[in-house]
Amino acid sequence: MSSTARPPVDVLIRRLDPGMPMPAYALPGDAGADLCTAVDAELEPGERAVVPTGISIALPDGYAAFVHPRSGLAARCGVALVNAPGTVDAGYRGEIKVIVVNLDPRERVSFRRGDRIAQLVIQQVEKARFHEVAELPGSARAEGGFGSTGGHAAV
Ligand SMILES: O=c1ccn([C@H]2C[C@H](O)[C@@H](COP(=O)(O)OP(=O)(O)OP(=O)(O)O)O2)c(=O)[nH]1
Ligand SMILES: [Mg+2]
Repeated sequence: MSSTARPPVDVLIRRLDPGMPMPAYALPGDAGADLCTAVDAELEPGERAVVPTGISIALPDGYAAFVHPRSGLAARCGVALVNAPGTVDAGYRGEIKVIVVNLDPRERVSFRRGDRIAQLVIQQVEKARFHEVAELPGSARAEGGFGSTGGHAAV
């Protein structure tokens, strides 16, 4: 059977901290490449932190990278990303950082340098041209939002 998969896009990685691993896909079909923390970190319940990964990247034009949470950390420890998904612009050359929060009401969470803390999803993104108009074209949904199709109270 021939593969319909597109060839992978080339992303340049600079290791600001040579001891840190490259971002890596854990399994061949994975969408997210794991990012590791470059520092030990401890979060009390409700505490958040900006965690360095020790890497910076250069994406081709027309791409962005999105910093997504890891589901295992969320399910086991209540670790979320405050800004999920974080957006890494194609032009950003600074260190990728992960804004983690411990949502567990009771347990402290500890990370050791090198632990996988988030995952990076690389995607093509559209660039829009914005056109101001007096009226927008009609649609079935019109201005209905926030539960307007039923199931819970409309706002
Ligand atoms: O989880 C994230 C999100 C963003 N960034 C970096 C890459 C991104 O290109 C830059 C700016 O992010 P964003 O545009 O989301 O933040 P902002 O508050 O709008 O800052 P700016 O005014 O610099 O655009 O910060 C990260 O390292 N991790
Ligand atoms: Mg911005």
